[in-house]
Amino acid sequence: MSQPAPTGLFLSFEGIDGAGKSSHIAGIAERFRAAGREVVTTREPGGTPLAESLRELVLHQAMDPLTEALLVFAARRDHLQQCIEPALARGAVVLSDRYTDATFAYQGGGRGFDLALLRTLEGWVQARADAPGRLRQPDLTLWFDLAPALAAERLAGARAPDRFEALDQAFFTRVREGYAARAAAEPQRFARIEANAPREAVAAQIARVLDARGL
Ligand SMILES: Nc1ncnc2c1ncn2[C@@H]1O[C@H](COP(=O)(O)OP(=O)(O)O)[C@@H](O)[C@H]1O
Ligand SMILES: Cc1cn([C@H]2C[C@H](O)[C@@H](COP(=O)(O)OP(=O)(O)O)O2)c(=O)[nH]c1=O
Repeated sequence: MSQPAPTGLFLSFEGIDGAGKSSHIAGIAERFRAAGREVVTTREPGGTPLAESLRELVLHQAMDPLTEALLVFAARRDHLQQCIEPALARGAVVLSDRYTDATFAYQGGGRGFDLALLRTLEGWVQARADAPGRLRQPDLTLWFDLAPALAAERLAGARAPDRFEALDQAFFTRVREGYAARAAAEPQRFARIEANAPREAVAAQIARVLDARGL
């Protein structure tokens, strides 16, 4: 008898720059490893050699909004094909520091780029070979929500700003609204994490979300 296909799990981590998401990914990876799961931690833009090269361009080169949108989706396509889909097919847990919601929040909300065009690109790039008509979306998205002024305070002096981190609070207010719109459209996929809390309190919220979903 053939074995049933293993069930992978895809989690994404989202929020404005400085919200604190990267600080928690290692701990979540440890939780799944302790439960005996293979864990793949990755990020967007990036996660493969090609996508990491595109990341360098997107974060550091001036370009027009359509070029920016095409490059983040090109990086995502390679990331899906080379990394995410094979990992899920093996039954691994994939933890991705950002995914498509970031495009809708940053390029859509922040830059004001046409959402219909982003949805078209999402449909092309994330079409699933194993499930015709369906898109590859995370099983769960942890949205670290923090007021832009607080995120800016956290980032001040923490690291050299890239093209996005150098933008003003009005930009991040629009990015935050972009995330809020995605969360409202898919409430079952999103879990909002109140990121204006000490690290341990944020970790406890994440643990409650994962416990509640049996993860
Ligand atoms: N709960 C928290 N309270 C205060 N500072 C935090 C908290 N979580 C993270 N930080 C700090 O804020 C900055 C941004 O955190 P990071 O995890 O890199 O955010 P992101 O990945 O969302 O951009 C870092 O300097 C980090 O040490
Ligand atoms: C995935 C993605 C990221 N971004 C932006 C958001 C971030 O400012 C930046 C990189 O994200 P991130 O990895 O969070 O940066 P850092 O390593 O500095 O914490 O790219 C987009 O604009 N669109 C996208 O589709």
